[in-house]
Amino acid sequence: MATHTGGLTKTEGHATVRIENLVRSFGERRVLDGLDLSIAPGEFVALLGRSGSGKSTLLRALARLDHEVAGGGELTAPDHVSVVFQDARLLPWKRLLDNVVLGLDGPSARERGTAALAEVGLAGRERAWPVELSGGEQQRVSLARSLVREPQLLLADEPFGALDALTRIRMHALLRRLCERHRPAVLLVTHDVDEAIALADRVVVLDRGRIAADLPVDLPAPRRGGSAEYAALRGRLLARLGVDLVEEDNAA
Ligand SMILES: Nc1ncnc2c1ncn2[C@@H]1O[C@H](COP(=O)(O)OP(=O)(O)OP(=O)(O)O)[C@@H](O)[C@H]1O
Repeated sequence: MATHTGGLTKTEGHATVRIENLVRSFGERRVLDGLDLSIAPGEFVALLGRSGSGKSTLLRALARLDHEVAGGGELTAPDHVSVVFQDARLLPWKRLLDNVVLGLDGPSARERGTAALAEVGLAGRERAWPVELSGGEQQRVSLARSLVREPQLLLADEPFGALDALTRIRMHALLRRLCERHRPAVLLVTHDVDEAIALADRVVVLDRGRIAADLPVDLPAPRRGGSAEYAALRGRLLARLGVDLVEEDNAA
């Protein structure tokens, strides 16, 4: 496990992610301003925040994709990190299995890739081309490509944001199943409060560069919108995001 301290690296850690006093700035603007966050092994955390609040900036810091960004603080993240983006980012000139195992070594790589494609519901499609797939299927391949690497940390930046509502519900169920089986720690960036509640063990809200709310999701599965507890949690999260449900109802 690598710890980055103001650009230095040292080894240590119990939590999968430990962030202390993280600062990231673009010019004069401090997007992350002394942010603290820990994620335990196997824990699923959803990250909400208004547009421009710095969610992707935090994710990029965790993925070590922000070397050119000014900042400081302590950030501990595991060596094995996978990232899933809103677009699947498959290589169009490679077949599905080749996309999944890209960069993997070892004699069992293709076998594991084939098993990963089966896990996401694409058994038998190893030789298909990305262009032959729907958007939802492409995201399934992207999940297979991430999980075949058995990451300790899965970072997901609005992975279902471009999908239709029905496909998104199926992808939620798939992601939950995959996470129960592989048990990575997860940080899921989303704009969707219901998606956060449906999937996460904990929901955190980013505001003015820091974690402004950190709420456990103690609701039984399947988490449906009907219960009073669900509505209360949803209301608290929306309030943290600056949406007052009573005011919105009165305005309608
Ligand atoms: N490379 C960059 N150069 C300059 N400013 C940047 C850069 N990347 C991000 N920013 C700024 O930092 C702020 C946070 O951006 P970020 O993408 O992290 O927000 P976000 O919460 O993920 O937003 P959204 O929900 O709209 O995707 C924004 O004001 C953005 O314009």
